[in-house]
Amino acid sequence: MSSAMDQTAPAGSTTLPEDRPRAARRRVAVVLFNLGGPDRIESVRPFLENLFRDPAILRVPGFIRPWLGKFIARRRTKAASENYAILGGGSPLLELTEGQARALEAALAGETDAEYRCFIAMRYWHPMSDACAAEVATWGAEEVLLLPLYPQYSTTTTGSSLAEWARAARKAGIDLPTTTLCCWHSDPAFAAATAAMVRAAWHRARTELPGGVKLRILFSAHGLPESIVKSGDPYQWQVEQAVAAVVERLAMPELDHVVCYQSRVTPQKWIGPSTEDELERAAHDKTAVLVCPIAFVSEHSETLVELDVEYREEADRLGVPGYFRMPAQNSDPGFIAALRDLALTARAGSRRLCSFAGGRQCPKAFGDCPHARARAKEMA
Ligand SMILES: C=CC1=C(C)c2cc3[nH]c(cc4nc(cc5[nH]c(cc1n2)c(C)c5CCC(=O)O)C(CCC(=O)O)=C4C)c(C)c3C=C
Ligand SMILES: [Fe+2]
Ligand SMILES: [Fe+2]
Repeated sequence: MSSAMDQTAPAGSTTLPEDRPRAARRRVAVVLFNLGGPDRIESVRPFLENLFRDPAILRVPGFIRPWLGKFIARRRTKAASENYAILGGGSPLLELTEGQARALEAALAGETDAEYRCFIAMRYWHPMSDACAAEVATWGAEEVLLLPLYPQYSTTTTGSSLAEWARAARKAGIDLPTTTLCCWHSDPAFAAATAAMVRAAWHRARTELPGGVKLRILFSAHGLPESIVKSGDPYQWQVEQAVAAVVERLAMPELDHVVCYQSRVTPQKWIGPSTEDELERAAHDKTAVLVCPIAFVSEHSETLVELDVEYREEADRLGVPGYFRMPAQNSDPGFIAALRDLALTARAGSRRLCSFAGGRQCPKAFGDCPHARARAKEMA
């Protein structure tokens, strides 16, 4: 069995736009961050140990964390392993992120001023930041663009990943101009691409449903412990903003929709309403549901098992008259085009607003987000 801290080769794409003179173009490493998932059943426990030893996730005094983290990981291993077994023994997240990396590289290949290469840094399973930073250095990057694949900023996801990157980059001796993207939850192109996917899923659902049955959209996001939100984490507010941006673009008058939260994994109070409670309400209202993931841009266990198996079964059991699920973005062309534009505008330092804590707008540039940097420093 591999240990929790094993490092294996990262999976950055190797596509090079050979048709342009390399020397003329600045080498920009685009680092894509995601959470990571176990590659096989034996990796589930060390993956969970990595996750629960993160101070951004387990907010208890440092001296208890290693012990408590191991304890929680051990307790969670069975349930998580059962989920990954349904997926053939591991998470598809890395493969899908590699697909996004290749698609984004292709979308950026036409740029004349820079040569972009995408790298992947997962937070809790390979390839992790240390291996990724080594690859970035070996490639000879002259500039770095950090792009968390989390549309909404949370201290538990983007914040934690950026802090880990800062540590790994220091260790690898990377001291390069760095642009950090965060808080792209309401980016117009991202909202438009997501709205197009919602609309397609809505039409599919409507054609399958009998005429008189009402349909409600459940915008389902990963939950967070309420205490983390109360301590200033902007995630919930940004989820609401993301949904508002998508709904505005849907322009469907009197659309029945709600924001709800899934994937509760600890006994504390988590933000709500929970997706499960919304299934009960839908059953009570004799209304079918279209579940649209709003905080995940790739399929993984929480979409493919929690949404597609567990909640679907629960909906059936409760008598919800129809259950549909919008796919995650993965390498959807509209989504990749939005990421490309985000990367380019961030690099150009365009002054698009970034939104951060509880209802406040970040007065600074959208790209090089001062909040993200401050948080990374705080966590380092
Ligand atoms: C206290 C625990 C957790 C918090 C807070 C949390 C926040 C959070 N997570 C994601 C996205 C993902 N989570 C994934 C897996 C996963 N997350 C937790 C715990 C917390 N997440 C656990 C224990 C696990 C492992 C799976 C399980 O045991 O159920 C994944 C990857 C899963 C995969 O299949 O690869 C993602 C992606 C977000 C967006 C978020 C808060 C904003
Ligand atoms: Fe999670
Ligand atoms: Fe910000």
